[in-house]
Amino acid sequence: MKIGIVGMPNAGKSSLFNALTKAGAEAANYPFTTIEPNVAVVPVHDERLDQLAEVIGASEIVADTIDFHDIAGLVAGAHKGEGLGNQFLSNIRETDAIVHVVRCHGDDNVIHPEGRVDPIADIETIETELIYADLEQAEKRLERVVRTARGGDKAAIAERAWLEQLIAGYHEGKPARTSPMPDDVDRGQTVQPLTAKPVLFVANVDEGDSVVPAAVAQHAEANAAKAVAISSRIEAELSELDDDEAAIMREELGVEESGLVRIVRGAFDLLELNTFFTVGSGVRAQSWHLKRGLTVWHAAGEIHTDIQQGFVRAEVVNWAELIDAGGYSQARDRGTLRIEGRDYVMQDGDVITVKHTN
Ligand SMILES: Nc1ncnc2c1ncn2[C@@H]1O[C@H](COP(=O)(O)OP(=O)(O)OP(=O)(O)O)[C@@H](O)[C@H]1O
Ligand SMILES: [Mg+2]
Repeated sequence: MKIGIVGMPNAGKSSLFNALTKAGAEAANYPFTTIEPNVAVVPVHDERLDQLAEVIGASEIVADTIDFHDIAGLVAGAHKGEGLGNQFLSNIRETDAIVHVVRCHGDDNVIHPEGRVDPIADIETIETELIYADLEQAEKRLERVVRTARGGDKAAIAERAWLEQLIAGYHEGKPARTSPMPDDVDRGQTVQPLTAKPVLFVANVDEGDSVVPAAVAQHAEANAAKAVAISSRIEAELSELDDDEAAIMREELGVEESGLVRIVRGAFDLLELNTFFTVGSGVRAQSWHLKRGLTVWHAAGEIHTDIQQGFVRAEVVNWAELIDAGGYSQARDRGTLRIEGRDYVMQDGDVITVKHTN
């Protein structure tokens, strides 16, 4: 899963990225510090996995990961190739979701590219660039689809209606997220708007704050997005400390939970993902993610395509029930471990063992 961190120059993207990774990407008080997109692979910490590993006696723990991409600051005119425009847009295109960092802090030492702090204006600058890029694409696609639709092709007629709706929305500043693609449109053929990607706004607030400014929260709500508040700089500083020191400093600052935990959780929500586990005695305990509503057959495919191709059946047990029983055979005796076929819809926290022929 890939998440792109976007925002205005100097908004606090690299600081957040550093906090996420301690990767040490350069965070400096100077616009356009980030030229190449940096990628960080961030493990998703999950208590449940640790407990499962211990009870079952796994040899090691392999946590699910999210790839965060630190994308350089987007400026007005990016869609026309201004700043590092086109490069930004193509970097964003490759991601599954967007974390949009918005400067909300009032530290005068940090230069703002427009010389003022206005979170909504900044959000709109970024969104306008993405919408322009989407508009251009949608108009081009519409020209072609209009011709196919004239021939009476059903998918083309549905696509034409959707594209017209998108274009009308773009003119009003509405992201594609607010007009989801109808089922009868051929997903593989049509446009993939940047503004259809799920967005998590990160309000980069002053040290000690933990509330999303009302205007940002309202904007998120009105645009089918979510929002969390963190201080990028504090999170970056905390990530340099060891866990005990960080906990003490958090307490002093009154920031209870790691902002990063909130971001990772926000990302799971955003992408509508469930977690599932595989664990065995003397082998790895591993956590995985899967889109909500998908089946154990899809889950098998996440583990390995060979396992999916040779799928016979799966043993499924809820993580807490497995721990409560104390092991697989006890869970089987209790009847909490079930045999399921390929159409079983995965639930968050399922532990699976796939029986396969390969
Ligand atoms: N919440 C905050 N309060 C005060 N200063 C902050 C906060 N967050 C970040 N900063 C400071 O703002 C400056 C810019 O941060 P950063 O380099 O992370 O921005 P960026 O969005 O990556 O910029 P660029 O677009 O140039 O890559 C840094 O000096 C950083 O320490
Ligand atoms: Mg940067």
